[in-house]
Amino acid sequence: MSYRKELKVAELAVQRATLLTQRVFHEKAKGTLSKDDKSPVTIGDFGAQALIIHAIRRNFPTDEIVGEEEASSLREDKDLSNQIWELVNTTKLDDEASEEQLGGSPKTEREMLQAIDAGQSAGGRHGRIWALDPIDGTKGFLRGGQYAVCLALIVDGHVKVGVLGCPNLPVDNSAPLSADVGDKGGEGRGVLFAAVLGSGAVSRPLSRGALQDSQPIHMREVTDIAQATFCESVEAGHSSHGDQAMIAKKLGIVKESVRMDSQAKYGSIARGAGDLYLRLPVRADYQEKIWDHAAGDLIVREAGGQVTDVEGRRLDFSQGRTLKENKGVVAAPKDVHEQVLDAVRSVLGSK
Ligand SMILES: Nc1ncnc2c1ncn2[C@@H]1O[C@H](COP(=O)(O)O)[C@@H](O)[C@H]1OP(=O)(O)O
Ligand SMILES: [Mg+2]
Repeated sequence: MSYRKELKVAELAVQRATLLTQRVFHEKAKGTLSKDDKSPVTIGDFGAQALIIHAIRRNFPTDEIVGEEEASSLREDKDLSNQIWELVNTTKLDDEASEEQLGGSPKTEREMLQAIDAGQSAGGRHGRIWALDPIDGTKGFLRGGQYAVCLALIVDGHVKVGVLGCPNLPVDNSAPLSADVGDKGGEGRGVLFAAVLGSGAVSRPLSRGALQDSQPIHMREVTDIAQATFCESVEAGHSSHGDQAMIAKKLGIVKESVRMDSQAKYGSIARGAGDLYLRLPVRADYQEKIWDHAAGDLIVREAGGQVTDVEGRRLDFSQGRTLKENKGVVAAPKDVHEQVLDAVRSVLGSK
């Protein structure tokens, strides 16, 4: 199957939802919103989820959806719900044909709440399941850094389509790796990564809808592992910085890791801006969520990488809403993945 329609709908839906989150992000940057207020991220999260789920339901009415959010808290907070509706109702793509392809957007606040609530699938081994993280990297969003809008289609447990909207990464695939967002919303930022299983991975500017703007992306060839660049979480609670440093040392890597939030890390290594991404469990009981990895996993593999957990198992998206059969993540170019995994095993095994 080519998944052409799924890819097109996913790209446009992510593009439109990212636009909504950017509107909130810029409001926040202008200082219109209070610094400690957590509501910007809540508004962006719910709004993006509503727009994406609406598009999926219009185009693929029998598919299931695993979305991070649900609307019960919104039904109790009329004010918040109104603010989100205002945004959802006014965020459109520039060209009408694309809006039409998405099946328009929710017509009423009630329809918006219904869309938000349609992401409650339990996931699993069978059928077509979309995994959606409307704002991945909420901490990054709040600190004015990197975040991503993430959508993937999983069929019978395997990721077939993956799309990442990264509004604060440079468009240029050869730009040096940095979590810096530059002048917020300035020219040259905002990239969309996409992949279909077996068809390779691409990137294109988020601001333009045309498929002809897509460029194939590839991981960088690493001939000397000591020269590789690591990406890691900003949050030490999400991935152990201490273990990461020991693994780097074991591989002879002296360059400091670049820390950034969200699945922007998967996109960055897929286009060769960095090389390696590790997620090293901090708490033994944490189960990674499928929406935090599905799109990134496919994009990296289609760009010439391998993605496993810290024990070398492929990520298993057939286990429900979480990756309960996996621990952590090791993403690297295919040729050096085993070497990196050996270093990970040796450091984690000796603890
Ligand atoms: N203890 C944890 N270990 C790993 N990931 C976590 C942990 N707690 C939260 N997360 C998730 O990490 C993701 C962000 O990762 P990163 O650090 O790479 O930006 C978020 O989706 C967040 O989920 P949540 O949104 O439910 O808090
Ligand atoms: Mg997330």
